[in-house]
Amino acid sequence: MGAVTVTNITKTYGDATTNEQVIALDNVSFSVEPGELFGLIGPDGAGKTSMFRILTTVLLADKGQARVDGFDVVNDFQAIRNTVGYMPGRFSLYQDLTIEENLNFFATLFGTTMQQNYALIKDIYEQIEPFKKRRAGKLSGGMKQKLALCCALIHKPTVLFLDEPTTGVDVVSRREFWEMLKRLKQQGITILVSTPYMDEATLCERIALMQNGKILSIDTPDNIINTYPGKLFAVKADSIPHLLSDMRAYVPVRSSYAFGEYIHVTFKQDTDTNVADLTDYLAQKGHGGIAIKSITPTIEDRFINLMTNQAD
Ligand SMILES: Nc1ncnc2c1ncn2[C@@H]1O[C@H](COP(=O)(O)OP(=O)(O)OP(=O)(O)O)[C@@H](O)[C@H]1O
Repeated sequence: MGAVTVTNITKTYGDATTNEQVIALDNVSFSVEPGELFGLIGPDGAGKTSMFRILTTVLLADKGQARVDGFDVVNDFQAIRNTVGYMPGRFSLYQDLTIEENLNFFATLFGTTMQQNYALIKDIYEQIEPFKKRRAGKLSGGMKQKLALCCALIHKPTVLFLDEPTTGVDVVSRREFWEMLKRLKQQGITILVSTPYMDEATLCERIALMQNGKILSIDTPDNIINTYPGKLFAVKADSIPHLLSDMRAYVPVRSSYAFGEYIHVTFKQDTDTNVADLTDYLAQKGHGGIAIKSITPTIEDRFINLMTNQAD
């Protein structure tokens, strides 16, 4: 049995002023194995928060079933609330309480004490302990994140839901955070984490790429990259803005998008003459400093490819 099983979950929100329905989750199914580090990856509005809120029993789905740790999210909501840890996207901390007070508060809520489960939070708590008398509202983003994680862990959850835990956090804290997750995983906790950052996708064991309430692909990061169809090229020239508009006007090109200092390009058909033909075309358009190379796709390239397929 999976630690989390989601079967045909649909969630819509109604907009009272326009009477329009927003489909936040569209018939979504997936499962997460016990002890897995699983990522929901997608841009703002993909449906990640709605999914986490349903799984942590704070939101009801319109249709479908979901189970967490064997418990049904509707019928057994109390059992789920007792056993899961949830770190919502916006920090759930009490800003006027100190680090220590926040932790004691969350421990009391779950009928436990900080001492009882100290081993689980020790590594993380030690990093913020010197500031334990400081109010949460006065902490840096990285420190708030560590405190929020400690609060979510204080009752020793079997499944941990982390909704965009690294959004708005500096690069060093982000890296430290993922190290902490790896250590938690070693303790057997199932971890579901959502992130809009594609580089973090590769740190998960399996990921679901989400867009507009749908899962576009679900697999290990390596398998998702390896199923990239066709060839991908990185193109550079002296004027990137002009390059982008000229690439979009070039009929053999299927997709082209800015990617760091390059433009990533795929062709409608992979032929031996694509690179030479494109070089000629760009030279005719007056571009200098043209460089075209074949590259290995990243998760982000695969995501863009899947989104393009969906749009087609
Ligand atoms: N309470 C609500 N009322 C109306 N629409 C909502 C509500 N909550 C979410 N939505 C809409 O549902 C869709 C999915 O939102 P959701 O928050 O689940 O996505 P997300 O991937 O977590 O993105 P974000 O990072 O922006 O929260 C979006 O189009 C969003 O605008």
